[in-house]
Amino acid sequence: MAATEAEADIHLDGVSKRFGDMTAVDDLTMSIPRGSFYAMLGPSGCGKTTTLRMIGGFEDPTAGKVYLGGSDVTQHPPYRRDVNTVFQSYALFPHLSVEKNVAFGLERKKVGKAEALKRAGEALELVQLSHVGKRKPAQLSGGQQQRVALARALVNRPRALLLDEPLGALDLRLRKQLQIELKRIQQDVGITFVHVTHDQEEAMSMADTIAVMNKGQIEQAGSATDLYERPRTAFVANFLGISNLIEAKVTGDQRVTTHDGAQLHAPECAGLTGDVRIGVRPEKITLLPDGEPVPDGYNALRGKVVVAAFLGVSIQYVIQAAGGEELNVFAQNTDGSEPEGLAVGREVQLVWRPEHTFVVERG
Ligand SMILES: Nc1ncnc2c1ncn2[C@@H]1O[C@H](COP(=O)(O)OP(=O)(O)OP(=O)(O)O)[C@@H](O)[C@H]1O
Repeated sequence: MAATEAEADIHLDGVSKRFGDMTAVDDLTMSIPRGSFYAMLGPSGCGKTTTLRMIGGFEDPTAGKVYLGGSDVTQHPPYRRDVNTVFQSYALFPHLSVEKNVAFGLERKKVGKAEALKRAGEALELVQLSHVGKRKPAQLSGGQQQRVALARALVNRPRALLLDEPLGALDLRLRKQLQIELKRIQQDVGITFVHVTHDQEEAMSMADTIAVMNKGQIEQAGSATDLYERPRTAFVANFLGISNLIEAKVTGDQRVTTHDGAQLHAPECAGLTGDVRIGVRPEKITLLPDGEPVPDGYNALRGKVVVAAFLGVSIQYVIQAAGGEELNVFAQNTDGSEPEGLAVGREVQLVWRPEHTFVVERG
């Protein structure tokens, strides 16, 4: 293994999982650094849970190897892997008190009763639930129950915590609250968290690294900013927010020409030739009424306003570009009235800085 792989807390090497004819995970190689908050993000059925289950030992890979802390654990059952999993359903014991639920795993591992309760108390403190240790799970809210499940998973101080949509059963408000909470806990305990979710906002708000999965493979992994500002595939661009994709041809160094003949500066196209698809995020575009001068050095496309939707602080425009694509633009609603030159039906110019142009397909 390369040095970075040896340092990785969790490393998958060419891992595949097939169920009959169905390939759920397809030759996946990934390294998760120690102490990081790593989110696996993707649509339903892309293989996130199966990947997590193979890290936890609940599923055997059809091919490939799983390493924890540099050791090959591919053949190890779950209980011999130094990781714990938190599931969407909390699975707490209803007849045991909260602190006994948390201490349960330790007592089974032959940690003395007093020591187990002390450690359970510390784990409950970490999730800010010290005051409910004597209650039964049914006397807690859903969010509190999930925090107890978290305390239970942290109590034996695993190398890593695997979280499978742990907030999926909670309502939106609680989910937002617990996202911040989870991030804080991860920073406090400093262990690796691997978090499976299909919610891009959830992944972006918590993770140091996000791996976007599609059809059993990782399409792209990086920080939230990386993925948002420089998505490398149309799938990633569309999965993380709204993107505008435009067909173009490379016609010079860092220069592309769109179908309607507009010449754009695209620094990311350096060294590329042929057909490409470039993109720009809606909030990076400014709309100018037809005929207004384009600032020096900006890219510009022509289009016509199809929809102008007032959303309070912002206005969302849909523009039919001269090249045929429908493009979204988010503009600040500064004076509270519809700018006359940008009304529905008007010819407009879409302008943006060249460095906000990304490329999703290379010719
Ligand atoms: N035990 C199994 N037997 C057969 N097929 C399975 C099994 N487990 C998963 N699959 C299939 O493998 C694919 C990947 O499933 P997986 O649960 O890993 O996806 P996911 O990205 O976690 O989706 P979700 O967000 O819906 O849980 C799916 O098509 C699923 O139907």
